[in-house]
Amino acid sequence: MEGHPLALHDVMFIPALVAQASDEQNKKWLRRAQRREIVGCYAQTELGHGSNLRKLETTATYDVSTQEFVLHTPQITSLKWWPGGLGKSSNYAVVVANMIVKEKHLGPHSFLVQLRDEITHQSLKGITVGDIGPKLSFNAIDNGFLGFDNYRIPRTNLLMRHSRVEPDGTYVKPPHAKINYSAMVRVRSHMATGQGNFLAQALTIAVRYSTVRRQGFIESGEQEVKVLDYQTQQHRLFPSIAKAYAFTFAGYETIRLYEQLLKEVDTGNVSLMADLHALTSGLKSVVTHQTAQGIEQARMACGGHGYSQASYISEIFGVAVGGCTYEGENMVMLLQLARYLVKSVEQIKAGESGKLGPLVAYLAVKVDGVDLEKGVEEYMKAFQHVSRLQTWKASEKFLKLLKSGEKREVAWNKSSVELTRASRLHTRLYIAETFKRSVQEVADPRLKEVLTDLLHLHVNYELLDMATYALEDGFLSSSQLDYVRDQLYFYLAKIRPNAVSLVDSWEFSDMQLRSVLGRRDGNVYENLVAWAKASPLNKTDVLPSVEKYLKPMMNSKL
Ligand SMILES: CC/C=C\C/C=C\C/C=C\C/C=C\CCCCC(=O)SCCNC(=O)CCNC(=O)[C@H](O)C(C)(C)COP(=O)(O)OP(=O)(O)OC[C@H]1O[C@@H](n2cnc3c(N)ncnc32)[C@H](O)[C@@H]1OP(=O)(O)O
Ligand SMILES: Cc1cc2nc3c(=O)[nH]c(=O)nc-3n(C[C@H](O)[C@H](O)[C@H](O)COP(=O)(O)OP(=O)(O)OC[C@H]3O[C@@H](n4cnc5c(N)ncnc54)[C@H](O)[C@@H]3O)c2cc1C
Repeated sequence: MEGHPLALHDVMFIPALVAQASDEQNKKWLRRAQRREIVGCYAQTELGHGSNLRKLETTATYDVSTQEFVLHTPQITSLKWWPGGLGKSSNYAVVVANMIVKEKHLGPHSFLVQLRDEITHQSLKGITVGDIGPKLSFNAIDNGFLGFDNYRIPRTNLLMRHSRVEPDGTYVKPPHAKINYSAMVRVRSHMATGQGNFLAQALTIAVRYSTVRRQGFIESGEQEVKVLDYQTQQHRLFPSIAKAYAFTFAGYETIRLYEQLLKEVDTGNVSLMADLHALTSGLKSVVTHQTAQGIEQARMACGGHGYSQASYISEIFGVAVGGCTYEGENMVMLLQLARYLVKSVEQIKAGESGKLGPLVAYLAVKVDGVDLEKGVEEYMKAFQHVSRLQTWKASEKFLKLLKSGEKREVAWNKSSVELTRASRLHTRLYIAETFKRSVQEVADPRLKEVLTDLLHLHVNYELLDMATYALEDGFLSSSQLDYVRDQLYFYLAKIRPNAVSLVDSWEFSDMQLRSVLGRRDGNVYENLVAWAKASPLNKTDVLPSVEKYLKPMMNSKL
């Protein structure tokens, strides 16, 4: 859970080679990387810039006389900073640097760079490398810094699957300007399942513990109740169980789309890139944010013991919440999706609705109202309505500011909170749609019934959560919202008997969870005592600090 020094080798270094190195280059490098003869990382972010990639300061200048690139970090803010596995473990890196050929700045490109000697592991001349120090979490990963002092690499170390520099310095452009960002798109495509998994771990702990913990009464005179029987506890946990499933289903779809993209790009078809970039930008932002919220609720649902490291939930939170920042800061990524949504609105306004992709086609179709009692399809229409409403509102605000003479960037900034709201609603619609489709495809009728209950819980919870949007233009009435609330409470109670099975079905072992509270056997109290007794402070009855500090203080006559 705390991460692994080789995580980035598998998650980004190898995928970057697969997606961006030519077949010829990969004959040399990929097999060695897969056999872990070389260990790599993905070095893009710098001390001064992470979000704004166009302003990366590390340069790779082509020297035609030697057919080499010269890598250089001209100032302190140009140092690579943050890459996982860079500090101590990696001897190679995929380095993203601004490429300069014949004095022309050609933007960020990826290079394979050797950092350390393959035998001694010592850093090579011209390279400064080290660890950036302790972090909120993920402390088993050596996130690092890296500087280059006019460090030379062969021309052929530019990853050349999509763009090339010929020996004479002729530049061959890629089929899509952002194709070098594919390693990021890959991780974003995988993040919904990864985050769903973090949320699932925290929920497994909280739900299991909530059936062990007894506190208070629902009806007087009875035995104290399991805290999971309180409606508030169910409301805290069960919608997140639904989300963990929903995120996993959405993630399966984006992983499949990424694989499809890779194949299509190899045949020169880059049409999926913009769609997948927009989709995964929104999805990673919503999923990481809601996962962090869900994990924190799971911790609080365990009361005081949730705050102990014995729960292990704080560690899960620390790791998961990193996802809000890495692979694109969430606001920045929501604004990427917003660009796509605004463009879609502009297309509709220009009478080109027919050209809209399937995920945004709903933006052109107005619905007057819904009959929620008819079922999940009507909820989908309601989600479409609020997303459409907010997308149009935010877009109109931006376009009006533009028309009034504001510069594009200023108009964008002044509309950005509204735009991020639109992106979130659009993404939540996508999550609900994929959840619905995935449940419809389940063959086993008993499994389908339980998942359908979760789906119903999800759509009612979500609609209530975004109710202000739906009430704003009178699309939903307050009596319809009362119906949604009643449905929500109905499904909380219906799910209660299956709650433990739902979390057990994720099949985390005790070793994976590392939680005293979430033990499969439920022996929480004995093990909490054993865990406390094993604390380093309990190794001796009297600590050395007693002689050193406490006694002089207690015996002082002052
Ligand atoms: C497999 C993983 C599994 C699970 C994960 C779960 C567990 C985790 C376990 C271990 C992992 C641990 C740590 C994770 C590692 C984290 C690694 C990193 O963080 S790597 C660094 C990531 N950095 C970023 O994400 C930077 C964010 N910034 C950007 O992406 C860009 O700067 C930008 C904001 C997109 C802007 O780019 P740029 O300035 O170049 O763009 P322009 O403004 O010029 O043009 C915008 C134009 O381009 C389109 N576009 C941008 N990006 C893409 C893309 N990737 N694909 C397609 N199109 C793209 C954009 O839509 C605009 O188009 P337009 O509107 O103009 O048509
Ligand atoms: C755990 C972890 C692992 C990482 N691993 C790697 C790795 O392996 N390789 C690697 O290269 N990098 C890695 N990173 C770096 C990470 O990708 C960046 O930190 C991330 O992309 C955010 O960029 P930033 O730090 O520049 O944030 P900033 O952009 O400085 O963000 C600061 C604030 O400014 C806001 N902001 C910035 N730009 C805009 C804008 N245009 N509009 C509106 N608001 C804006 C943000 O929303 C945020 O609130 C890692 C980071 C972490 C935390």
